[in-house]
Amino acid sequence: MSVQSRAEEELLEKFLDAAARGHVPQVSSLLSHVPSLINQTGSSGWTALMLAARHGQLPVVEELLSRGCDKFSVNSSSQTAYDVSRFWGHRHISILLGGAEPGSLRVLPGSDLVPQENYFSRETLDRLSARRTDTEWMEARQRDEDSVYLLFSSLSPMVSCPEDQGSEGKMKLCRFRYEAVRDLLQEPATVLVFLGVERRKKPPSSSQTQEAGQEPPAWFAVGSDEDAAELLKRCREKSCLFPRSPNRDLLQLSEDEAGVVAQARSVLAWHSRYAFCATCGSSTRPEEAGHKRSCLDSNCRSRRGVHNTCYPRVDPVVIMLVIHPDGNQCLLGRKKIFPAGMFSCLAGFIEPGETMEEAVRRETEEESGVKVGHVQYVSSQPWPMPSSLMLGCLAVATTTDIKVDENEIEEARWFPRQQVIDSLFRGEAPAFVFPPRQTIAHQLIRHWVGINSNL
Ligand SMILES: NC(=O)c1ccc[n+]([C@@H]2O[C@H](COP(=O)([O-])OP(=O)(O)OC[C@H]3O[C@@H](n4cnc5c(N)ncnc54)[C@H](O)[C@@H]3O)[C@@H](O)[C@H]2O)c1
Ligand SMILES: [Mg+2]
Ligand SMILES: [Mg+2]
Ligand SMILES: [Mg+2]
Ligand SMILES: [Zn+2]
Repeated sequence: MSVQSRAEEELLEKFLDAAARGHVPQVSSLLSHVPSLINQTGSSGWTALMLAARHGQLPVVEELLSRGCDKFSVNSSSQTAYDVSRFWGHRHISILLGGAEPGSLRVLPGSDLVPQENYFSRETLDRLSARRTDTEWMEARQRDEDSVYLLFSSLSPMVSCPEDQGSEGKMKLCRFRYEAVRDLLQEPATVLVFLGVERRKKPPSSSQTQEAGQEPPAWFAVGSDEDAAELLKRCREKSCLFPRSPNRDLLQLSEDEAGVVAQARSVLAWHSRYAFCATCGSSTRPEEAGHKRSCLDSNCRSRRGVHNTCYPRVDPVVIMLVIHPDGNQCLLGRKKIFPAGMFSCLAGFIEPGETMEEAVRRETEEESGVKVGHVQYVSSQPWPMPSSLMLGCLAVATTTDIKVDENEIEEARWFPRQQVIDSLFRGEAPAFVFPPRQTIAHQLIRHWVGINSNL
């Protein structure tokens, strides 16, 4: 070994040691002299970020991130620094690296994992379901000048989309005041849905001059059958539009607005499909601030007792990442309609009288021929296309031969863990394309990659 490379190696080990010990001044000074140290791995195959994450050195992690280190590089066991911090229980670091919010308590076994928040899941409004039958309160909220109205045409919300569109979160919901939609609310075909009131960031303190009983702004969704071009005239901004392809376009909203749209779109879709009573075929009309439809025939059976035909429907769907019995491969499939190269988790509607676990086993076997044993629930996602609830699971295969159901799936394959990691984090000529990060399929795959068996 040359004198120079030995000196370089010693410098690297000194740097990694400083990161592991939490010595921020030494880490910064070495990086100022030799910036290339930042992503280098030492004899253990670990970077400074991984070592800092292993030993809970939060200030070093912050310093490395501020200098732009690569948080996605993996060690020889395919773990990122995030995985390492999670495994060793350094929650502040895993929150920083994983971008999730703090707050989960160690109440249930296994609840030390950072809870997954999926797109379309964020609840920014308090639904106040008990208020839906309080017509006086509801009418006052409708006329309140602070109330927010969202306009929908053919189940698409009106959004503004500035010139530099394309980047996520740039698409914004157009918000209207009562005066701007007042005439529309008189139209017989208009459907109004109360979505909830804004959640207060913190409870008003007694010292605040908050008027007693003052309510936070209420939000409503308005479904209109007026011509879309006419509706757009209500907006002063030129860049407003109704997205044509909800499956793709609604993924451009911020997390906050996506959560509101998930509720609004599913309820409006239900109204548009249940104009007639499922029991007797008579017309129905909206009630309870848009959360119920009642049959207009007073003799109808649906008017006696409680019937689920009168309430918005939700369709449960299982979505599963099936793991090979060797623990190091996962099963992904592609439908013909997917973009080129994209593979995703298998999924399917739960059938009546079926458990979530059985639906995972049945759909996996139907679609791929693979048999599944153990099933573990991970997280869920409302999917307003129009009203699915995705129940995300990991499942362990007991057989490995693949025989696809060609009606539904074009191809299914076992993908090695390393190939998944490379496609997810490296991005250059990936073996396959992931579904977008807003899908629970994407999040399930990430979740599996982050599980450690061999740290
Ligand atoms: N967010 C995500 O990551 C993600 C990923 C995959 C699928 N999905 C959603 O999950 C849904 C179900 O997945 P799938 O299509 O593979 O299901 P699937 O495998 O059960 O096959 C769909 C077929 O099931 C039948 N079906 C049974 N119940 C149905 C119901 N309530 N509504 C409509 N069709 C019903 C229809 O014949 C339909 O063609 C899809 O519609 C899709 O929107 C979401
Ligand atoms: Mg399916
Ligand atoms: Mg099915
Ligand atoms: Mg199926
Ligand atoms: Zn009826």
